[in-house]
Amino acid sequence: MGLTRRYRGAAAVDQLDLRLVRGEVYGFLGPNGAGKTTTMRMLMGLVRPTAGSIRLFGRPVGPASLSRVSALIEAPAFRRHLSGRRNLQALAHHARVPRERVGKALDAVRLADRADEPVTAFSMGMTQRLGLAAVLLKDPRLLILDEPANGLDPAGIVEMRRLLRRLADEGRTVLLSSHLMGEVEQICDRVGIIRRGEMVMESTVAQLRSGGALHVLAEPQESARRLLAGRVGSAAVRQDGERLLIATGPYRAAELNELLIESGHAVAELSWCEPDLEQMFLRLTEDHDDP
Ligand SMILES: Nc1ncnc2c1ncn2[C@@H]1O[C@H](COP(=O)(O)OP(=O)(O)OP(=O)(O)O)[C@@H](O)[C@H]1O
Repeated sequence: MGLTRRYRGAAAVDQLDLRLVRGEVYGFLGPNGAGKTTTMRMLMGLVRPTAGSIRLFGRPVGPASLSRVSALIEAPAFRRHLSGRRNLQALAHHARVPRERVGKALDAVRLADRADEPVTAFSMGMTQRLGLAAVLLKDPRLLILDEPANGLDPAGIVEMRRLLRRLADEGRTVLLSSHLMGEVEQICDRVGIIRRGEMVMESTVAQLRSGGALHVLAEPQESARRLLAGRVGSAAVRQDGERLLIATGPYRAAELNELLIESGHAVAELSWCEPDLEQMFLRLTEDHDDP
């Protein structure tokens, strides 16, 4: 709560409030330099907040609460001449985790069949998956992943999405950062958008998606506007140039079309438009101060 971190007087993270719900995948979204990594490092106790407080599972950040948290914040440093499996075994030994977890973690990221090759032979995506396997060794309740989709090809991204969903369905909580709305929208239950260290919007993905509209081009325009406002409520009707944007679900298209035609209007267009979440993200994170 009120989490703040300053570097030489400038706030990298500014009065941030972030609450995670058990079993959710939360997307922490922001452009480069917005403060995502700094926030994650504070959650892991790697960076000390300048102000504000953090509680993990109801406790302050410390060895007890952190024992249930696993993070992938920077590119994982593996010993590249050793195999993927040997690397994980070394990490498991270091973290005092039973050795059997190595096989389970490799299975979870579908790397078991290549795990005995040296990491030098791994593609970037495989190394990323090995990083995720390392995160799973501890059997964490909270996973903190900084840009986990970086370097993955489209198939790898789909696979990671499934894996994260499965982990959340098992009751684990996942906090992941990204600078791509498209990615977050597909993986996450909730999204928080951060700009210059401040949270500018937080919402469920379902709510964001419901922000689409029916686009109507009908003549005569003013009469069509009044008629539609009478049916769906004037707050749901907005003029956008020649078009009317009706904030309602696509399922009402047929009903509104019939209403317009039966009352003698000419309908040139009536179509459902999904909300442009990428545009919304860009608008929210635009740097107004830049020339
Ligand atoms: N150790 C540090 N010393 C000084 N400034 C820092 C330090 N770490 C981060 N910053 C500054 O804090 C701000 C936020 O950086 P941060 O890495 O948290 O952003 P980010 O959202 O993770 O960005 P990216 O998507 O590029 O990783 C940036 O302006 C950065 O220059």
